[in-house]
Amino acid sequence: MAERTDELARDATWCEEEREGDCREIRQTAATTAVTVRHNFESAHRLPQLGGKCHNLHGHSWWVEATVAGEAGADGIVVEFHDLKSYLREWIDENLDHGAMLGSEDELVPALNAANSKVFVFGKADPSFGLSWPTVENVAELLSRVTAGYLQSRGWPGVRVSRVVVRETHVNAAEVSW
Ligand SMILES: Nc1nc2c(c(=O)[nH]1)N=C([C@H](O)[C@H](O)COP(=O)(O)OP(=O)(O)OP(=O)(O)O)CN2
Repeated sequence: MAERTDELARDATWCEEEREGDCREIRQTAATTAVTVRHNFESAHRLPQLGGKCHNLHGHSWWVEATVAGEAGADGIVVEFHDLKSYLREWIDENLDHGAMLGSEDELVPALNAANSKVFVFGKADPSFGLSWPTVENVAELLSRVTAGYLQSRGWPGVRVSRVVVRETHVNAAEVSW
């Protein structure tokens, strides 16, 4: 990625020094295109560290918007929509949908596990390592890591996660962006 940024910076400098006509082609090859997919899932969470009503186990209809950016290839695409969506949907449906998201220190974790009820525990292991509680911010960070893992596994050259937005209600959202 660092190499690519350097390349763009070199192109920009070159552009400033050359005639307008020569620059047009360079600008086109340096263009970045962003591609966005959406998915939703139903999940409970609770944030006992915040106190108040967030202490209660409660559910939301979550919406995720994942944006990846890069240069479109010779086939005219940055990443294939269906491929990206299938990967994200499968991961979300398997790990989060119709389950509960809890922090690793949450005393409800053993109880839900004992009841064989689906629970995704934040903060213990990849891809949520270091994200202690299932806040909207941390769900957005988690899903950006999942999206980054997808790009890595597919080996799309020069494509990166540029933005992930997660909404837990119509009025509450968090965004991570680069
Ligand atoms: N920065 C964050 N603040 C809060 C989060 C969070 O994830 N990040 N989460 C909560 C609670 O979990 C709760 O679900 C939302 O709280 P709140 O907006 O206060 O509750 P309502 O959805 O009922 O909001 P109204 O607009 O008043 O209906 C709290 N804070």
